[in-house]
Amino acid sequence: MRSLFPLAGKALRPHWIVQTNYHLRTLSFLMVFLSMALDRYGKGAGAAFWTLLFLQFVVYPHLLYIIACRARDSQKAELNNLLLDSMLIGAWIVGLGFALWPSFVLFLATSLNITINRGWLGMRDGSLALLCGMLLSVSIGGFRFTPDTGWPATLLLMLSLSAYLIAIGNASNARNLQLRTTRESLRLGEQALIANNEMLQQQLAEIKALQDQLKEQALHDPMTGLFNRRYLDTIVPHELARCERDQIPLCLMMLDIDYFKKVNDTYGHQGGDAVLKELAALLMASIRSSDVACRYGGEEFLLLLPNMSVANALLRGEQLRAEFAGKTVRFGAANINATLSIGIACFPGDGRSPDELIGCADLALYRAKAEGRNRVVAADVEAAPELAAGAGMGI
Ligand SMILES: Nc1nc2c(ncn2[C@@H]2O[C@H](COP(=O)(O)OP(=O)(O)OP(=O)(O)O)[C@@H](O)[C@H]2O)c(=O)[nH]1
Repeated sequence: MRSLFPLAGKALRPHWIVQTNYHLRTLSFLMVFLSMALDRYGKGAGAAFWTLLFLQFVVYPHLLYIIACRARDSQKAELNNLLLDSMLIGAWIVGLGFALWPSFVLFLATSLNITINRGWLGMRDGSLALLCGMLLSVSIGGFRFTPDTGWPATLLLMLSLSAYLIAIGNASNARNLQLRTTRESLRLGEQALIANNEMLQQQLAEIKALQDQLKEQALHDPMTGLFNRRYLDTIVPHELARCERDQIPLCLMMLDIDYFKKVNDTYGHQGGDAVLKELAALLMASIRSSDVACRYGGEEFLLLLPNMSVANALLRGEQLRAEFAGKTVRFGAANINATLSIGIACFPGDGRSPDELIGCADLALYRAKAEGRNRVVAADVEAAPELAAGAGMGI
């Protein structure tokens, strides 16, 4: 059997209002068609009447559906269709000679539909359109008043109206259910989104913590906890630039444990590690907040001392040397003693670039080793007598 709604849901996907109205309009107009046909059959209605009746109440709903589907904005097109409904119903009310039951049913159905879809303003516009249709019909066909309709047609019209109202109620209910389902799925979607967002925030926090940890690890020596050479390479140029800008000195102190290979050979690598950790702890305890202590290589350490003169650096180096020499590192049952050699180079006297300064500090350290180890040597040889004399500089 062919469907009453041959075009429903085909090809184009119109707004749901178009789809609902297509069903309602097709059904209700068909019922009106049958009622009017029942009423007018055998009463001498001409071919023009039957053609118009068929076009209006059977073909017209499908035409409107096609128009709405093809429109760029199907919802807007359907709302305009409702006005066309009103105008044509106005024309039919006049054309049917104000037949009471058909007029009542047609007027109520179109007014109800336009109010549901467009509210009070729609009702106002619909009434105006209805009036226009009536005037147009009067101007073309003149005015007649034949209010009576036979009881079978009236009964069918009553049934039609009832069916139409029930269909509208059902459509509203379906819409309500759909809205409730949509709202529920939106609520669930929102909850899932919130949960995902919280998870994402947590993951981001974990990633951030891991990044911080990685950054920390990338810049520190894992065994001693001091900064590593990579950090030194980035901080020395900055500190040099700052000291140059502020016109203050900066000293580099390079420290190397004497005969460390022998320590390793005697107490093992772990014994050597214990000595390295002890020296790192000593350096950490002795530096100011502005100083940077770094493990430069295997058993080589470097202190970056901003705003410190050569003389003060020599005094500080001497203190460190003496303190380390007096320390005994306990490793198991063994007591390990070691000494330090220290080389010092200072900005601006010994160099202005990181490479120059590190090179000079290294050279001074080499001299400290060459001169017998367990001593402090400045790259600027003339600074040493100053130290011997105390030079009146506090640390
Ligand atoms: N225990 C330990 N030893 C290390 C580490 N890194 C380097 N070394 C050792 O440090 C020693 C350095 O030896 P050398 O460069 O010959 O110098 P030295 O024996 O200290 O002699 P001088 O520097 O000339 O006084 C080597 O034996 C390395 O294996 C480390 O992390 N732990």
